[in-house]
Amino acid sequence: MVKVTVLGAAGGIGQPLSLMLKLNPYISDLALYDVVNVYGIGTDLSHIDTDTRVTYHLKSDAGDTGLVESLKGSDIVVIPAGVPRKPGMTRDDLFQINAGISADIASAISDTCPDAFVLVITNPVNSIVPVFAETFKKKGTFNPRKLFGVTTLDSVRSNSFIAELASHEADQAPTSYNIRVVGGHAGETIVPLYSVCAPHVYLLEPPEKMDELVHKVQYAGDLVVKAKNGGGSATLSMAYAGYKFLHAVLASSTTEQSIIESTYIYLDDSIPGAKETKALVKSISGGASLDYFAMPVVLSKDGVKEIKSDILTRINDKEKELLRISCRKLAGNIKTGLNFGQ
Ligand SMILES: NC(=O)C1=CN([C@@H]2O[C@H](COP(=O)(O)OP(=O)(O)OC[C@H]3O[C@@H](n4cnc5c(N)ncnc54)[C@H](O)[C@@H]3O)[C@@H](O)[C@H]2O)C=CC1
Ligand SMILES: O=C([O-])CC(=O)C(=O)O
Repeated sequence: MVKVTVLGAAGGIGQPLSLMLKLNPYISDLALYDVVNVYGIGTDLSHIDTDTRVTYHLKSDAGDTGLVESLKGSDIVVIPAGVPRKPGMTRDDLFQINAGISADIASAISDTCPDAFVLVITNPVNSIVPVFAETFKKKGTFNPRKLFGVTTLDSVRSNSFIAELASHEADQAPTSYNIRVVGGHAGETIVPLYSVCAPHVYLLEPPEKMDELVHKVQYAGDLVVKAKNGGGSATLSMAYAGYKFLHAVLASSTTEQSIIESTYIYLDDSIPGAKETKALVKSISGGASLDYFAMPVVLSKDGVKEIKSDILTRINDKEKELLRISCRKLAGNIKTGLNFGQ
């Protein structure tokens, strides 16, 4: 029996994500919440003849019983609630409005299902995850092992884009790649680690081709925003990525499997690999002290079991340079979230 709650379920990401969750036989209850249109989406989904029970909840009164009902007994809460970008905007431009929404949501989660896994999709992820953490800390419910910024789309894109460029047929399947991405989820904070992947990736020659590939991964969100021309940002690929990450959390929490996924987390000293990660980030970046960072982590039923810090000992000089740039930007993004949260 697993209950999943989607907050922002009527949106561009929320709808296809909810559809995929309705098809998952391991999810017994799916609760949909939004401030608009959720009755229609919920009614529609509830007609699908899979066993997952669907409930839907609209923002209600001042105490928002709709939100509370959607969260009651939830094991996993996934959050694509908030506003997306339009052309000409950065993710940071979304901060003020999305931080307010996120703080309210975090507070309701603390009060209603404090032990749930919390998967944050809302942008800017680099700053919004600290807003969640600070709200949980104030309420005394912060569990750093169970709060995740969803950065899976960066890995998904890294896999797709390298496959498109492969010259040998055998290397042209995106599913044959598993590229780890570290840092954050915005422009230069996104650092795909092509040099240390298993299975091994043959780096493109000349090196400028590799630079172009990395740039495409870092700015892939902008490509979608531009192509949608005012119609929002990535929704379908994000719904897929959100589902992929949620599935990993679900599988690792309901079985003994240890699954590794990259995700943006608080580097709490109690988590094996956190101190090592902070020390490596500090030495590579030339002194940055970052408490939040996207890293490959081992997932378990209790959340993050270990951070795979060793990956940072194997990266090449180019990736070290990318990491230095990432850390400078990330420090500011984290501060923005902390200032709001505190
Ligand atoms: N982490 C990532 O890799 C990605 C993150 N995103 C972010 O995901 C967020 C959602 O994007 P879309 O689904 O395209 O936007 P959307 O506007 O289509 O949907 C957002 C939904 O959130 C709802 N909402 C607004 N305030 C709410 C509240 N207080 N409580 C519950 N629901 C609320 C809206 O009514 C709407 O249905 C954006 O911030 C976007 O930037 C988008 C793509 C990738
Ligand atoms: O670019 C955006 O605003 C949405 C997003 O995070 C992405 O597509 O990576």
